[in-house]
Amino acid sequence: MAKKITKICCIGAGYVGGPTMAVIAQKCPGIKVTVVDLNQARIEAWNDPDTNNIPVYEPGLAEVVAEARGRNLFFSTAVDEAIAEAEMIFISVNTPTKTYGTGKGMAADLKYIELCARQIARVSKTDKIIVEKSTLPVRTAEAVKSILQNTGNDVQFQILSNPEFLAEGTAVEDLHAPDRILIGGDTTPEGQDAIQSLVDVYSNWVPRERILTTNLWSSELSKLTANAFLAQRVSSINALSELCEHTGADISEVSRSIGTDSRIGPKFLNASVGFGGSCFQKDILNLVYIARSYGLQQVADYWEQVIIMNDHQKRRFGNKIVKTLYNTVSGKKIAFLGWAFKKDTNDTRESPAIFVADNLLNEEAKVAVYDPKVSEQQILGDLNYLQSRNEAKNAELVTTFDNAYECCKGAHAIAILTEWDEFKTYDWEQIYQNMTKPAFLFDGRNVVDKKKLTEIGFKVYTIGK
Ligand SMILES: NC(=O)c1ccc[n+]([C@@H]2O[C@H](COP(=O)([O-])OP(=O)(O)OC[C@H]3O[C@@H](n4cnc5c(N)ncnc54)[C@H](O)[C@@H]3O)[C@@H](O)[C@H]2O)c1
Ligand SMILES: O=c1ccn([C@@H]2O[C@H](COP(=O)(O)OP(=O)(O)O[C@H]3O[C@H](CO)[C@@H](O)[C@H](O)[C@H]3O)[C@@H](O)[C@H]2O)c(=O)[nH]1
Repeated sequence: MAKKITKICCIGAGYVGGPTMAVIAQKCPGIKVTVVDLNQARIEAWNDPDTNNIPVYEPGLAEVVAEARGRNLFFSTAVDEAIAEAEMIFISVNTPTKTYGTGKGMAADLKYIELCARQIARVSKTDKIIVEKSTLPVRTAEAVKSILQNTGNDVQFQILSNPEFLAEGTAVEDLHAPDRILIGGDTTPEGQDAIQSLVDVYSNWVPRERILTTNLWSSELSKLTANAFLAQRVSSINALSELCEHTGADISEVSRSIGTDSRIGPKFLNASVGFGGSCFQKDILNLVYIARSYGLQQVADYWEQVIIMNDHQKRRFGNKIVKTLYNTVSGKKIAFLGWAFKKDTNDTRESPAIFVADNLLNEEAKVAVYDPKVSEQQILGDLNYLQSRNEAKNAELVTTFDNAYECCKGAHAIAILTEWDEFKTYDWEQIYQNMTKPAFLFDGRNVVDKKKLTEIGFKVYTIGK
């Protein structure tokens, strides 16, 4: 018999744990959902009386949190208590690329997952369903199971894999109406019961035919595969954008032409300065590492090319700026519009803006940044993390603005790094008047009207055109 879930705990109150649990709580008022994290500042921000100050910016999220928080949604640092009382525990901690030891720069670092499993094993006194929400290498559930089943007490654990497919910037929309929910579990009767318990949670708002169930390993691998396919599309279109620039073809026209083939489809064909975000690169590197560890060199090399192409795209955008500005940007103000890795998020992880800025700072440019949702502290932190130069130098060369018009004043060039909608509505005439001439604009996201801006006087470079 599938157990009816009334208490859920989620370990990890980040970009996935926060929004997913907020929506579960919103849609399942009969379930008490407690989201826990070791990071006290983050929990305090989730509990801020003004839901506009919650730590994750996502359209519509503040409203969902306002509806459920304090009713059946709670944020807390009391990890042990929340684990002890829950019937179902989601593990939603970060699984970054390893920065040390074997697999450095490639494999997923599973230390936080293991810590969670050990903590659950230590604290649990009643049977529990453990749900892997984090993105994990295929066969991780085996390790989690091994830790949990060797606890020395007779608590029964079932492990499920339930990867998250939300994209940042549309998280609430994606969670409200997902293309599919994927649940992997053991093929034993107990495993099937656990799957059913989680199906019952999602069935509160997701049509049953959209809930797919598989074995554990298919579910774990499907998450890496989905991201690899999506990133591959971006690298494919970006590869062709460079060919367009040499042949007179226009990448937007090429995208539209191929996207109308129903087998290809129109989505995810926007040429850009490169993909960013915390997932694509990390998950593909992990996939490449797993393939290599099974001796599958051709498989590994195939997928690695997606990353190689992306690095090339980011590098060539920065190089284009330097080359166009008469081969030197030393001492020149370059205004960055956008720092987040995509619009409608305050997340900057692996944002192409960081790498383009780093490239230009190596050339001694003065980088001015405006992003509607990213703070100065975050921008400098992202650059300092690269350790390309000392922190004082970054602080000297980088200035941030809370107004795009001020940011662009006196600049030799503007670089658009994020496709924020507001950039389309600017008074470009006014911006042009206040820039150093010739005024260059490098559109890394195909957001501005090239023809109109060229008429104003800008020298415009757009990717793939
Ligand atoms: N960001 C996305 O859009 C997205 C989408 C789908 C899947 N994922 C996957 O979900 C997972 C989480 O990603 P994220 O972006 O939410 O990460 P995140 O860094 O925003 O959040 C993770 C949180 O876990 C906390 N944490 C780590 N170890 C802990 C422990 N032992 N106990 C309590 N808290 C702990 C951290 O303090 C942090 O707040 C990753 O595996 C990621 O690949 C992310
Ligand atoms: O046509 C496109 C589409 C996307 N991008 C870029 O690709 C990156 C990733 O975008 P997106 O996939 O929309 O955002 P993420 O939040 O990274 O979401 C991806 O990664 C998540 C974490 O695993 C998954 O859950 C999602 O399904 C998957 O889309 C961003 O820099 C985008 O600007 C392009 O350059 N061109």
